[in-house]
Amino acid sequence: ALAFLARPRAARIPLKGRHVLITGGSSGIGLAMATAAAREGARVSILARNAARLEEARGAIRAATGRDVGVHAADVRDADAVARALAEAGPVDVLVCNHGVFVPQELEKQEMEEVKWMVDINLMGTFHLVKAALPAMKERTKETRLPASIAIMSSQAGQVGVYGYTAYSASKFALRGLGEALQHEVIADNIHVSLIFPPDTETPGFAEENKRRPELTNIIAGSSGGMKADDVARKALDGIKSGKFIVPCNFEGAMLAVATAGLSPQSSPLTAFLEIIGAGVMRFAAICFQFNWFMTIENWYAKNKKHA
Ligand SMILES: NC(=O)C1=CN([C@@H]2O[C@H](COP(=O)(O)OP(=O)(O)OC[C@H]3O[C@@H](n4cnc5c(N)ncnc54)[C@H](OP(=O)(O)O)[C@@H]3O)[C@@H](O)[C@H]2O)C=CC1
Ligand SMILES: CCCCCCCCCCCCCCCC(=O)[C@@H](N)CO
Repeated sequence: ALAFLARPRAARIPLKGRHVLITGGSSGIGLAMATAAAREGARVSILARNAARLEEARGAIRAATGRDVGVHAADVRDADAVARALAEAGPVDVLVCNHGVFVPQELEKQEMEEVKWMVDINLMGTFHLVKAALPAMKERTKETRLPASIAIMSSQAGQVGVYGYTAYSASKFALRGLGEALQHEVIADNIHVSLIFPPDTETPGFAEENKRRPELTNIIAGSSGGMKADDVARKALDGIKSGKFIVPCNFEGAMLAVATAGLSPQSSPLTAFLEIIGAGVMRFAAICFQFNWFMTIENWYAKNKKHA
C-alpha cells in the first residue's frame, strides 16, 4: 500500500552536465558540496559575500577537480543583489541554499540585533534565493524534461530546540515550514525540495562558533556525533540526487528524522514503513533524551549557582 501512497513520486535528479548553484559555497559544507558536484561533472556556481574568499574557493576547486566554477558576490539579505547574481549565473537546475550564520547564546544575553541578523540571513535570504531562481528553473524543467531540485540547509537544531539556539533553531525550523509548503507549490513543475539536517560539522564557521558556545549548548549538541564537511556534503548530494525531502546525515539524524517525521512528504515506501513502525519507539527515545538534557541543565545550574 505504501508503494502506492508515498508522495511525491521518487525521482532521480542527475547532476552531471547540470547547473548547480550553491550559496555559502566559499566555505565549509558549501565548499565541500561545490567540490563534490564539480567532480561529478556539474556546472557549478557559488555565491557568498566575500569576493576574495570566493576566488580562493574557486582556486581550491580547480586544484581539486580541474574544473572552473562561476563565482557571484552577493549578500543573500539583499533581494536585488540576489536577483542580479541569479540573472548573471543563468538558469539553475539544482539550487542549494546552504548559506548560514550561527552565534549561540542564551536569548536573555543575546542582542536583538544578532537575533534579527540570523533570521535575516538564514530564513529571509532563502526566500530571496527561491524567488529569484524559481521562474527560470520552471522554464528549464519544461525544456529539459528533467527533474530539478531546491535544497535547503537546515540543521539538527532545526529538528529539536537546543539550549543557546533560540534564534538559530527558530530560523532553521522555519526553513522546514518553507520547504514543506514550497514542495506542494513546485511539484507540478517537477521540482523536488530537499531539507538537509547536519549535526555539528567541522567547518570554519563551526570553529568560530566554538569560541562563544555556552557549555550546555556543547553538551546537548554533543548528543549527536560530529561530522566532517566532506561527509555531510556527500550525504547532502546523495539525498538531493534521489529527490529525498528529509535528508539526515548520521545515525542520530536518521533517528531524529523518524522522531520528527510529522506530516512531511515521503517518496520512499521503505522509509515510510520505518517511520510508521518506529514512531512509538522513537517518541520513547525522545522522552529519554529530553530527560537526560533536563537533568544536565538542572545539575549545571545547581553547580554554577554557587559561583553566581
Ligand atoms: N557547521 C555546522 O556545525 C553546521 C552547519 N549547518 C549549516 O550549514 C550551513 C553551512 O555551514 P558552515 O559550512 O559551517 O558555514 P561557514 O561559516 O563555514 O560558511 C558559511 C558560508 O555562508 C556564506 N554566507 C554567510 N552569510 C552570508 C550572506 N549574508 N550572504 C551570502 N552568503 C553568506 C559565507 O560566505 P561570506 O561570509 O563570504 O558571505 C560562507 O561561504 C549553514 O546554513 C549552517 O547553519 C548545519 C548544521 C551544522
Ligand atoms: C529520538 C532520537 C534522538 C536522537 C538524538 C538527538 C540528538 C540531537 C542533537 C542536536 C544537535 C544540534 C546540532 C546543531 C549543529 C549546528 O547547526 C551548529 N553547529 C551551527 O552550525
